[in-house]
Amino acid sequence: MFTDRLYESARPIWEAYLDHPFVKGIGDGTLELEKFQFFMRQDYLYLIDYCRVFALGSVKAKSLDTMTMFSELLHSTLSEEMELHRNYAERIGISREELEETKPSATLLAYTSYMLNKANQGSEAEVAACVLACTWSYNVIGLHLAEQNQGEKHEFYGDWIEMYASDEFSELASSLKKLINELADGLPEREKAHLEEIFIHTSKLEYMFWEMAWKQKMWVEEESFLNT
Ligand SMILES: Cc1ncc(CN)c(N)n1
Repeated sequence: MFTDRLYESARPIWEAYLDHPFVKGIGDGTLELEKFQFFMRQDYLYLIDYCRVFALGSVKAKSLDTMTMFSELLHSTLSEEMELHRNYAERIGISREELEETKPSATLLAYTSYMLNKANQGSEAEVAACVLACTWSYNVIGLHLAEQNQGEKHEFYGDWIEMYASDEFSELASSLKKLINELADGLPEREKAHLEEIFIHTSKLEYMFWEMAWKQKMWVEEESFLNT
């Protein structure tokens, strides 16, 4: 299957997610709240543009089934995944307005601009390739952390793990994988390689997003006028 090829070509990056201190810190509950807060605020902005990419998928869909799938992903991100962020924000004293007013980091802008550019220029297959690493990798991470915790729910980070390990989220990841396998079937090698390149780029950007959150990096690492 095409998704096996994609996984193999991004395997070292995906293995590094599970080893990343930010991901491990969510898993064992040791992650500093300040880092998580930084992450959630950047991630909320990320999800707004991610929803726009799903909307482009619906526009470009060639069948009603594909249109429905993209619109389901859009709806569940807006109403369930972003609700997780709103709930966490409330628990740590950040209002909904403050969440939306977060200033974007360089990594966030690089990631969302890349996805929106590829999705705007490409076909439904390119749109699916843009969002595949995001949905699939969070599901892999969520399931890995849930398995490590063996059903014991951490009082703060437990909701995050539960969301990405849930049956509903696993189904979204599976339906995207199924779609890309169907769309890649019969494509010439040049076009498959292009989808693979998008998958590798977005996989790398996912890793950079964990790094950005761990270092709370806006533009440069040091205190600087660029970070305001
Ligand atoms: C950066 C990022 N990538 C993926 C996801 C999972 N939708 C997310 N919330 N944030």
